Amino acid sequence: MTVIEARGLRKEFTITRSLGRLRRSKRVLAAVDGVDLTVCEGELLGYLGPNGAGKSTTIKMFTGVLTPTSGHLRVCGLEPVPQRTRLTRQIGVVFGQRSQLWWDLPLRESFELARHIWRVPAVEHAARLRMLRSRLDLDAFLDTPVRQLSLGQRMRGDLTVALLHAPRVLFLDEPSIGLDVVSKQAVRAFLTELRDAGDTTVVLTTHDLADIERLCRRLVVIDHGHVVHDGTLADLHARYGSRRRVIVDFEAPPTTSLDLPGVSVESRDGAQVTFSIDGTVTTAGALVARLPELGSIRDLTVTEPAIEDVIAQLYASPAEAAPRA
Ligand SMILES: Nc1ncnc2c1ncn2[C@@H]1O[C@H](COP(=O)(O)OP(=O)(O)OP(=O)(O)O)[C@@H](O)[C@H]1O
Repeated sequence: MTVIEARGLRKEFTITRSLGRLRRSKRVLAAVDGVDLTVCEGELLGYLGPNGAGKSTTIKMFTGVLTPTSGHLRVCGLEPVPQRTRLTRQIGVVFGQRSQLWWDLPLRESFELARHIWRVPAVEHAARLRMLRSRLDLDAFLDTPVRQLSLGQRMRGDLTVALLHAPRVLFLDEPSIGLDVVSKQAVRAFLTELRDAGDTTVVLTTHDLADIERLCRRLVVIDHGHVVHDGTLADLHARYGSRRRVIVDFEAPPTTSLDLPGVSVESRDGAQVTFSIDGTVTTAGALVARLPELGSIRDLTVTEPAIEDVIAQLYASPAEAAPRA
């Protein structure tokens, strides 16, 4: 079932610049420029792009904060701005840089207030809070005022508030920003569980490449307001010809070479040889099976293509609309 449907979605801003005391210039900027996107129930979608690409503007339209200039948009079957009151019951929103918790109240009170705002029946609320308390490990700081919480604790509180009314879609904007390694892992583990449970659709906006790699089966990349990639991370690697590497330490420098289609020698350093593999032609297994022809092996490592490299290539390419992979 489709939960988000955008066709030709566009948002323009008029930028006014002062050219002296009396003169002003006006320029129209299309922050989102014809985005087509369909998100199905239970998907966890990574929505990425370089700074200023149009991510926040899209999310603001999805959540009913900004009115699109043109295009078709439905979230949970609703038109976000005119039907915002109904929409807010169906969505949860977490901004990594802006907490929605009540600053002066103990965390527990924020959850109670959220229950009243969403008019969640007490029994249902208690059951959901119990589940979230245990999955997000909240008990140690439930009675601490929000202003005294660490960033990681506050993020766990924010996730709880956003999910207490059992929204169909959760929008997460940079949830791991500023978190230490342990807190990031805790948030990531929770989101993995949420994804695998399959009953909440998640739209994750992030610059954190580890989050993208571990969580997102589908990536939508936006640049200059256009979708430039819509598919899996593997599709992205294939598009940029990313290669796996096999680094082999032989007992002695090999004196012969291998003739295997899709495999090339990237570098040699004494008895160490680094092979690069074109995954569309062959596999690391096929190479490893032939390696004894070159000599006895002391050690062997297979490295995956780095996500940093492929995302950097994508951001560096001129923006052009890519077909859905
Ligand atoms: N209210 C506004 N008025 C004018 N221009 C705006 C407004 N909001 C955003 N923009 C411009 O629209 C473009 C897209 O901005 P947006 O915040 O959506 O990017 P983003 O992808 O979320 O970036 P970041 O990763 O830095 O958060 C930018 O050029 C930005 O300057």
